[in-house]
Amino acid sequence: MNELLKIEGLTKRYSGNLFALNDLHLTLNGGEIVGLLGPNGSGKTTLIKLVNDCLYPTAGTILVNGNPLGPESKEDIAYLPDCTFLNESMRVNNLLNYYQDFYNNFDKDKAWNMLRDLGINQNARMKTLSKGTKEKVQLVLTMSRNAKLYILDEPIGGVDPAARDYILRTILSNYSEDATVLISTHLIADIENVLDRVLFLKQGQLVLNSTVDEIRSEKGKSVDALFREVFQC
Ligand SMILES: Nc1ncnc2c1ncn2[C@@H]1O[C@H](COP(=O)(O)OP(=O)(O)OP(=O)(O)O)[C@@H](O)[C@H]1O
Repeated sequence: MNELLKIEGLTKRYSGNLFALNDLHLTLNGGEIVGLLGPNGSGKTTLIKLVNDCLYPTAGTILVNGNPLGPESKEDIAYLPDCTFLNESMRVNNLLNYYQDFYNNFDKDKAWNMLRDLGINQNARMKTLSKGTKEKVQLVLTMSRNAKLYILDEPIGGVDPAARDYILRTILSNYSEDATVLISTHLIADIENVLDRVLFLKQGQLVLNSTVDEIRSEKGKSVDALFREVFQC
């Protein structure tokens, strides 16, 4: 098994004494869809930003496909942040060209087909699209890269339930077998059928790293039910 992501002793302390992540160890191999789950403030986005080199860790190491963070890891990771990051005045088709110029592994035909299936007008400017449609465009751009590790921070939060199903199918059918998809979401019931593995984060620490099959067979519960039990307020 190839170690796509290897994290050791990862710690992030923001200003003050708050540890958003505390001595986190995690190894992810290729070929899995992994749910990164945890209550508000548990450290999911902090972890994702650290792996994407958007934050500097207080301590610890991160290797992506054997390499420290840098140009190779940026090529290997396709990252969908939890906020709008595209230039609002650009048209969708300009964004496709922009991605093609920027990323060697961007597949423009794949993006075009997904946009067509979702009924998104390629000539539209981003600022004229609804919030959910903007999210779909961002997800299409991200999933159209032939990356090794896809990291999606809340990819379906603003998307209507019918489109969620298409998007989940899109995620499933658009990653190669040896790639891994790490998805952070609160919509566990919507997503758990596509997950192979789940990670539970609690106050910056990994409290569960288990396959969905293990959870169902050993605990006799859905991931959603287990989450509600573990994180009951
Ligand atoms: N820039 C920052 N400065 C100081 N503290 C921060 C900053 N960003 C996040 N935090 C704190 O770090 C902790 C983890 O936050 P993070 O955003 O990683 O959680 P999360 O699991 O993604 O939450 P949510 O599900 O609400 O998006 C929280 O206590 C948060 O208040």
